[in-house]
Amino acid sequence: MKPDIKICGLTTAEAVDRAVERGASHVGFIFFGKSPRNIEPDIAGKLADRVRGRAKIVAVTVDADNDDLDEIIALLKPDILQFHGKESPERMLTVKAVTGLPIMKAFSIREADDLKRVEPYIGIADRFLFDAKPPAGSDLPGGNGVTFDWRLLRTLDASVDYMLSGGLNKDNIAAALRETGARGIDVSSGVESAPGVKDLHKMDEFFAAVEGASIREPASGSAA
Ligand SMILES: O=C(O)c1ccccc1N[C@@H]1O[C@H](COP(=O)(O)O)[C@@H](O)[C@H]1O
Repeated sequence: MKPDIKICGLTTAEAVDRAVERGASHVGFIFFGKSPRNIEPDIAGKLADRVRGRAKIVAVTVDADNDDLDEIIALLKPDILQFHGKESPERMLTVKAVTGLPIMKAFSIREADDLKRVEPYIGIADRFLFDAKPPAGSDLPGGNGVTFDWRLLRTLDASVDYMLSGGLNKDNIAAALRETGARGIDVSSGVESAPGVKDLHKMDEFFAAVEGASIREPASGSAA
């Protein structure tokens, strides 16, 4: 089955249009000053208007305060809020109650114990996102183009709905899907020519690789 596909860190009309033309179910905008993909909420809102209703609009924040969230929500009008920082379960409950928006909570994974942090968010987060731990010295909690050991996700209860992210690209996405069976995937730097610069050709190649993987899946699982 074709997974949900989120293209994250979009900053141009061309990239937003191409992502959705090629079949992105989600488009993500980064609101984090240190990121090369950081975008002002009013500009992101205009880009989102191009595809609103055809793809889910995702606002990615990192330990954002209420004022910043209010501004992002007012100007972007996201369908989903992605939290990529150290936001507590209590904070997530409050944000959900106040905004009425679905929440995707990101976790950085390196070893089995990292998945234990998910437990308190079950029943609060509408979806999870599993990303790799940032490399030492990185200013970014995500968007580092680093993978983690996908086999760790095998221990998760099947009811835990998540997007897989971290270093995905055209060369590893088929293996990632085979290994995890993820119902959603999220890519940023794997479809860029330089940090923050989306590459339309790489994006095309990524979608083609997902399509190839999705077509092969039933054949390899078939008993015949
Ligand atoms: O991309 C960023 O700059 C970023 C900044 C702050 C928080 C999250 C960020 N990106 C998230 O990182 C993953 C995937 O990154 P990659 O494919 O390994 O480059 C994705 O969830 C983005 O939302």
